[in-house]
Amino acid sequence: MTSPINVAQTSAGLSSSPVVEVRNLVKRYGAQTTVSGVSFDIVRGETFALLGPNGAGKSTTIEILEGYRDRTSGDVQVLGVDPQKGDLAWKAQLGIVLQSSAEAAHVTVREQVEQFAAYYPHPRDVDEVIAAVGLTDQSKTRIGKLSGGQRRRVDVALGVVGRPQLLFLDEPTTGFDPEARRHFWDLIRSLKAEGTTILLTTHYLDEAAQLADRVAVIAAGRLVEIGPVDTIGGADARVPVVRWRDAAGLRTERTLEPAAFVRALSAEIGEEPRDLEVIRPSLEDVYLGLVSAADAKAADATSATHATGAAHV
Ligand SMILES: Nc1ncnc2c1ncn2[C@@H]1O[C@H](COP(=O)(O)OP(=O)(O)OP(=O)(O)O)[C@@H](O)[C@H]1O
Repeated sequence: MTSPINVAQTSAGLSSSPVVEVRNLVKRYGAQTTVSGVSFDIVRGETFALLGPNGAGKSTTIEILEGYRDRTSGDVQVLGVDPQKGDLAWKAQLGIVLQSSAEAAHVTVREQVEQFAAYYPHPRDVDEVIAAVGLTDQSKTRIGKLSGGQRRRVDVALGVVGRPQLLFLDEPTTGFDPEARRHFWDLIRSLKAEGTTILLTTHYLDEAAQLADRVAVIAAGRLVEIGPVDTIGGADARVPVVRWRDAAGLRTERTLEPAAFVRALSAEIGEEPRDLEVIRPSLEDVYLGLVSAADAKAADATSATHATGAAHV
């Protein structure tokens, strides 16, 4: 991937008008509740990451917003329209990169992107899009001959070629090599600078930290936490950790004043602490803490239910 899409450099900025409004969203498959009362808004120009373990309900939520799945209950508005009633003009404002896609294997990259561009009223330049996803050298290659990561880049090209107002990216960089992932981030930043609203799911927490303004964590269909990337999880989850080694082995200390702690430690032992590190919890650390707390809560609720059930026997 080489050149991000060339866009006007004036940042559209974030406004408070919601592009996506979700209230008490519920989705059931038979007896299984996959999405359980989820509510959130996404404002214009925002990049919003939906995070959660496998099976948490992220794709189900996104597919409901895209109009691909009907909800069981709750209110959903996407660009002011209920997705269950969205018409073609509404769909033309969305860009969608699904988790799995089925491009035609026998057409070339350029033919496929060109064909998609023709569906939209104001498409981007096809060659510019192909360059932005780093496939210029493969533009005449049949899609069936591309690697998995290259096919994923075609998916991304198809998602952005229609110049969407709202872009859905469901695990967009799965299969990308590290360099391709960084180029993809540049592409997303340029779309964001243009004012595109983006809803992203990813299992790469560094990707969410790099791209998202806000993240929401869902676990077992419930919204566990929502907020700006640098405050999610609360202050307590972000206390720095000082790590060093002494005769007793690896030592750790959580402290809000790591510099003062290290000064005192060095003075006490009379030398530089061995293998010294000051670690600020990453989004991944915070996320893992939130998900394990949610798991523990769910396990408690299950054992309480069983206990109540047992008491009635
Ligand atoms: N059509 C369906 N019929 C029945 N159950 C389904 C259907 N689609 C999804 N599910 C179930 O709903 C749950 C949530 O799935 P979903 O794909 O939304 O999770 P996810 O958070 O996107 O997971 P992943 O990170 O693995 O993509 C899973 O238990 C899944 O098996």
